[in-house]
Amino acid sequence: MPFKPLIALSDALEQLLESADPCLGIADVSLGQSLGRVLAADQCALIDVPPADNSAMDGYAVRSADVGRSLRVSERVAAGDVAGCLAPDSIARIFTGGEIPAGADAVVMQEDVITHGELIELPEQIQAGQHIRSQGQDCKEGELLLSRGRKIRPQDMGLLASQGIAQIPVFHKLKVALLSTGNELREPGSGPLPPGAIYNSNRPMLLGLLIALGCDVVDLGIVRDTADATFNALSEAADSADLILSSGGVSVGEADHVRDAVSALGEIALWRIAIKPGKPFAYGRVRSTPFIGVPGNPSSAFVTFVLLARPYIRALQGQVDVAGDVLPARADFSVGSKGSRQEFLRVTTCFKGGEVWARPYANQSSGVLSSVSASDALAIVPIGETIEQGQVIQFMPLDNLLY
Ligand SMILES: Nc1nc2c(c(=O)[nH]1)N[C@H]1C(S)=C(S)[C@@H](COP(=O)(O)OP(=O)(O)OC[C@H]3O[C@@H](n4cnc5c(N)ncnc54)[C@H](O)[C@@H]3O)O[C@H]1N2
Ligand code: MOO
Repeated sequence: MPFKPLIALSDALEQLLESADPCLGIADVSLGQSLGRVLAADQCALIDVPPADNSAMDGYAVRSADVGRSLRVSERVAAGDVAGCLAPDSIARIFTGGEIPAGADAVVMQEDVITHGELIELPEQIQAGQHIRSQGQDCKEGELLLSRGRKIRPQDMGLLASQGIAQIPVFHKLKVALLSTGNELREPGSGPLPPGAIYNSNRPMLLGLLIALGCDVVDLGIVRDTADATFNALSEAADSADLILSSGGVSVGEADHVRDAVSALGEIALWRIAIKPGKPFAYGRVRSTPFIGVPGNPSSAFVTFVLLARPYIRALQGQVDVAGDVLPARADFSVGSKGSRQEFLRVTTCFKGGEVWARPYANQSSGVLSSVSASDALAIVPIGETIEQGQVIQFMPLDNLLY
């Protein structure tokens, strides 16, 4: 029986994201444990930062009207001191971070004064407000700092700490059950390969991709290519995780049992996407647990993970911004029009003559994992398009697709 037409990547992505139900629980974590977690509630500023006007320089806090005068130092304010009131006809010695004494309206850098014993001669030009960091210039009490759905980065941890916030509400980690299907697979470390076998490279690669996305992984190991083993493994996976991710067994061969087992236990909602590599990508559910099946070919597994599984996982995690960046580059290659699938070439990018250029790895076979390891981006070849050397194309940097 002929298959239905291949599904466009954009349609598949839309369907995936529409069906992503972010149903994770919420827990408070300490700021120190919050890296990579997804914020479950908006965070607003509790206080002004800085809490008072302070000096941006080591020097003197002055009245700007006192330009050119020679004045005595009446006070010394370092960071952490409580500033008083600037006495008339005087200046205050001040250090970076020190609070501006009441009455002073500018700071003069120590390099810009002339010292005559106890008297300090001020320069002829002083701007009111110069070198003063005003109260609330960083954050104003009440303003929105970080929105719900934001993945916490180190700089966000610093920002929240600047507010005195020690605990934040985050979504629980997404628990993903990981399966590798294939009789031929052996684990690295299990000894030399017997005839017909290969090492399981998808398992650590997918494990790494999941960990980088902040998931907890339930690693269910290798599943043999039988209908029973596949059925039982998927059934166990559905009970132990929020999402099932399997590799291999989604194509049309007699040893490809995954789709049948998923259909028997639930449904296949998406299968066969118009992309190269990665056509046999499958999505559905096993009972009520969502299921993603990436193809066994290692490059196909990687590419479908970053293009389809990653945005879906980010949506399940409660993230708002799920898409990867698409940027322009010039093609350091030419390819002819090749049929019915959007291609994702594994490329290396470099900066030449003020522009980014993308050059493909020589062997783009979906079984060649070196093509992914050696590359730093995916260059997009639209369906049916011919690309000429030097033409502007679109590419997706891999670094942005790994977290
Ligand atoms: N008659 C057809 N055959 C194939 C089609 C098709 O449309 N018609 N599609 C091809 C495409 S495209 C792909 S991609 C593959 C995907 O097949 P499966 O997802 O069923 O994957 P397997 O058959 O299990 O394995 C494919 C290939 O990858 C190797 N593999 C599998 N798992 C791992 C692993 N964990 N680590 C390393 N390598 C792995 C496996 O040994 C096979 O060589 O189907 C095409 N066939
Ligand atoms: O889609 Mo397959 O990944 O072309 O080899």
